[in-house]
Amino acid sequence: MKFIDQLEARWTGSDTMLCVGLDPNPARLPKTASGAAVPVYDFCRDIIDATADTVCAFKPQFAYFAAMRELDALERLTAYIHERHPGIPVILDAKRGDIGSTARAYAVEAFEVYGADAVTLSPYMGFDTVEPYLEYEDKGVFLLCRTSNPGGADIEMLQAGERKVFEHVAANASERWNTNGEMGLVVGATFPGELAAVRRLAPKLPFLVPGIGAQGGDINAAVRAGVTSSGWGMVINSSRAVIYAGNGPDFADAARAKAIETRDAIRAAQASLKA
Ligand SMILES: O=C(O)c1cc(=O)[nH]c(=O)n1[C@@H]1O[C@H](COP(=O)(O)O)[C@@H](O)[C@H]1O
Repeated sequence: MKFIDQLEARWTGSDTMLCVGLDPNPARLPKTASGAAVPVYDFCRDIIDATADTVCAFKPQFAYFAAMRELDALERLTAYIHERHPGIPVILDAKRGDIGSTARAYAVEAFEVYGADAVTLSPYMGFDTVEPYLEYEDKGVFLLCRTSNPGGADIEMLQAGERKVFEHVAANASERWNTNGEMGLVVGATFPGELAAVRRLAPKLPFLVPGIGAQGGDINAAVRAGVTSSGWGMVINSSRAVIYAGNGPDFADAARAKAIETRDAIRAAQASLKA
């Protein structure tokens, strides 16, 4: 099944635009009753099981697993999601970007080794660095467009001809670069004005929207700025606020409660637009 079809089925079928980000950090892993840190695989698996019915996607962040030498856990977790929670797409947040021949190896890594359904990419080396991923017809790519971090403005907001850099990325992704119909954009919830500008340039593309929760982005403003005319179109990510909602043996219950609260806040924002 195509990535975009999976996403749409989750949006409308499960009534959720929440994405839970899996960013396991050794300093923040919860403790078991005996005081030992919960192993990374078990931690993520329990978060996945506790939140699966609340999400439209999971987004593991590659660097956290790599930094802990836990790439085997990443591979097993992606397989686990597909097996136990079929229909929930996995977006591998790897932010790759390299010349075509190397990009081809990164695409194999993301889609064949880790079994991801979509991957985040940097577009700044140009279309030939994105093309190898598009050869995978059923897989999605999210290009960094207007990122959630303060320094995102350093390059993305520069004027380049009649448009800013991030607007060029949005227009290209919406038009000539979207050759397999599976392209999306990363647009932070922290800049709702630019989120709205990107939506005008890319009316139909799915947006991966990080920046709510720990980064303080406003859910109502983001939903208002980012939904498509059909009222969906967003994969709104929260990582730390959900996965570290608790730090004891009940961490999965705490994560579930936070995920439900966040999903419901997103639903309420969508409903207020229809009212
Ligand atoms: O591509 C991303 O996922 C991403 C893009 C961006 O502009 N900002 C951003 O925070 N992210 C990622 O989204 C997650 C945000 O985590 P929290 O701030 O804990 O919700 C992290 O995994 C970031 O690497």
